[in-house]
Amino acid sequence: MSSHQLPFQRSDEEVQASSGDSLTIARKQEVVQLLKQISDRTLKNDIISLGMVRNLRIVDDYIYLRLYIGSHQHQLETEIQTVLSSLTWSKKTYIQLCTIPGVRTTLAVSSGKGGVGKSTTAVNLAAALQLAGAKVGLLDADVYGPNVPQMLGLGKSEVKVIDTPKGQRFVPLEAHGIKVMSVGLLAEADHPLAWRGPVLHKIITQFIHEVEWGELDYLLIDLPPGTGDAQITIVQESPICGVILVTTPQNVAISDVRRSVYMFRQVGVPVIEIIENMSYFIGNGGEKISIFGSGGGQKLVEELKAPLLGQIPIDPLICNGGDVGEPLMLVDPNSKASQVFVQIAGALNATFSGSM
Ligand SMILES: Nc1ncnc2c1ncn2[C@@H]1O[C@H](COP(=O)(O)OP(=O)(O)OP(=O)(O)O)[C@@H](O)[C@H]1O
Repeated sequence: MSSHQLPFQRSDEEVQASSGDSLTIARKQEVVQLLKQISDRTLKNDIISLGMVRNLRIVDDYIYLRLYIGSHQHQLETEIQTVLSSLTWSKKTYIQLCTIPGVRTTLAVSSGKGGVGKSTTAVNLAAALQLAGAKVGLLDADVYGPNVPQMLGLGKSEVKVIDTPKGQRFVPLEAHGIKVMSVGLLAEADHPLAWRGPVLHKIITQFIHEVEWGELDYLLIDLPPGTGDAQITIVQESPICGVILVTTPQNVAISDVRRSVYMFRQVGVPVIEIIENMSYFIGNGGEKISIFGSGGGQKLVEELKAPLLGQIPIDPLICNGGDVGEPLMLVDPNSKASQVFVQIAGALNATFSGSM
């Protein structure tokens, strides 16, 4: 199966609109134009279109911005300072670096609603990337239903905390060669995670910044379903460079996904691909049977201009693998569903390979 590079580009809507008085707006546009001259070598696009610059503000004669980058992209900070030093009105540029130490590429796996197979996709995609030779971490940030530990056979494991020069850090667990951290590992088994407001925000922020991942090529973040506070906090707090959105073929799923895509665009993070799960069932004669209807994923692609990268069939072994902690990708790498995960991993590697 051939791997193709993902069309990694933010639409105009995704580039944040300007606000403020006319001088500030003009200056902001001037800054944006200069920043557009800076390209990321791997993704072959400018740092504005890639959503790496967020919270750009001009206050008096000072420029403030947040730079969301991978651990291998620190030179971008110097490039920004150099390019903005040509502005005669600017006294100084303050850049807040937003990285996860050791992590090169951070991707979010999201869904418009629950139960569509988001965690299943995150787990199997992590396994496919790992089998392709990447160092992979999986952060289960699904505060409402953290299933990743069970899906990887880590249900009753305890998380260790270590002291580091930068303070205390969680040590990720390891399963099948994948480093794993989950909110579920911090909660009592079978108890609902009823975190709200500031507590939720604090826990999520801790999760993103206080895990000792070591060196990773990819960190996949399994987001909670939907578009609430928790999702927005995670996306805003982390250097997510793209979102993988999981959906199902039913037409009713479309409005949920639409909401998600607009939420990500509002916070300035591109949706790089849509995966349709439970697309069809393979009959005894090898024929494809559409159980939940068809065409939902394709409609979204046309409407939202995001590529549909994979269609994962319904496979009872996926379900079983999730229950016993053995992802299908590892149990039966030749199954049709596993091949789709391999194909998606290939496309991600083709896109981010320069960063590996
Ligand atoms: N392609 C598939 N074939 C068969 N079963 C599947 C498939 N994808 C997911 N499942 C099963 O569907 C159930 C829901 O999947 P999963 O937990 O991954 O969904 P989710 O979107 O992460 O849910 P939530 O985040 O709301 O808890 C699981 O039992 C899983 O094993």
